Amino acid sequence: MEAISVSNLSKEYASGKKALDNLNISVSTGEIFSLLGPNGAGKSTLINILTTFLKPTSGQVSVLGHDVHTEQNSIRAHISCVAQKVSIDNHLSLRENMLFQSRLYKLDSMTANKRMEILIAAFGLKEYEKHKVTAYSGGIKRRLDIAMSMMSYPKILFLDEPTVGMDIESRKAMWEVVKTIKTEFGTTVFLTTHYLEEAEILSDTVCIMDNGHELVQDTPEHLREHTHKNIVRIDLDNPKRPQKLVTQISALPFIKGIRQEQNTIYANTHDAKRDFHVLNQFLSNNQIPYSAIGVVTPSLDDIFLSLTHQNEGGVHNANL
Ligand SMILES: Nc1ncnc2c1ncn2[C@@H]1O[C@H](COP(=O)(O)OP(=O)(O)OP(=O)(O)O)[C@@H](O)[C@H]1O
Repeated sequence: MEAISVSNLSKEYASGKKALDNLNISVSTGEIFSLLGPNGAGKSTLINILTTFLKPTSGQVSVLGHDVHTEQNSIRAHISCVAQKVSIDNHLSLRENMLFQSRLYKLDSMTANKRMEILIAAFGLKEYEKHKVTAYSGGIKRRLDIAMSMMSYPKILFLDEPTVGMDIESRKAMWEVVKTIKTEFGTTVFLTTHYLEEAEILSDTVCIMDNGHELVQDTPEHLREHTHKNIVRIDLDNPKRPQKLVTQISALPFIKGIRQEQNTIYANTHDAKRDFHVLNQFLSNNQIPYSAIGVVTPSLDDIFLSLTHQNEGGVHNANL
């Protein structure tokens, strides 16, 4: 069953900016759905429409079977949205924050207390109860914020960049929380992220969008097949001028695109098995020292770059 269905959705702001342009997506009940896209792709606009804060200009949007144009209250009753800015009250304790939230949802005290205990346990928050909320790290504050949003037991939880700015340990802890929301609470999770690794690890479905419309929507596994394993990876031995080398390799006729991460080059070729030998020869002929060369499965980064033509994280001349 579909939790969210979006057909031919467009949104034009009063300024004339078309933030969404004939967008189509489908989110299944109970899945973790990740929305990826460069800045300005239209992700926030889409979330604001799905959570009924913004009206579409045209198109059909249904959330839990309810129309966003006409059944906003029915939708709001069954969704929660966690924004990037945490909404906890530093003057209240962990439990007080959760109970305060339950009052907004008009839960009776028995239900509220029961849910609070379940969520504290499920989200690993027990050990933080004795500390002041002001002393919490950003990661724990965010975990509490999500626990508060879960007090209503929403059918869909929207998470806007849940791990932005976190260190890797906190990010991993958050991934466990998101998985728990799906497995233990059966909640559909719709999240936006800039971390491709996060989308790959967490998602049942990934949607990459740019310029207001979807470029691709599929499972991470299928998305990787999309580029047909035509990536050759070269690990260089401390190159003196990696940029020059990247330019040289890019100029080879069979190279469709190239991406560089520190001492590693990822080259997208027409036929990796054949072109791998030519590249190997090229490196030898030019006496370029390298420690390894091989054909690799493309990562979600490669696919993202290939589709959006973005330059991110030390990536050069991405046109994979
Ligand atoms: N209220 C507004 N009025 C006019 N244009 C807007 C408004 N809000 C967003 N936009 C524009 O619409 C486009 C999509 O913006 P949106 O915030 O939805 O993108 P995004 O994918 O969420 O970007 P980011 O990752 O940077 O948050 C951008 O060009 C943005 O400048």
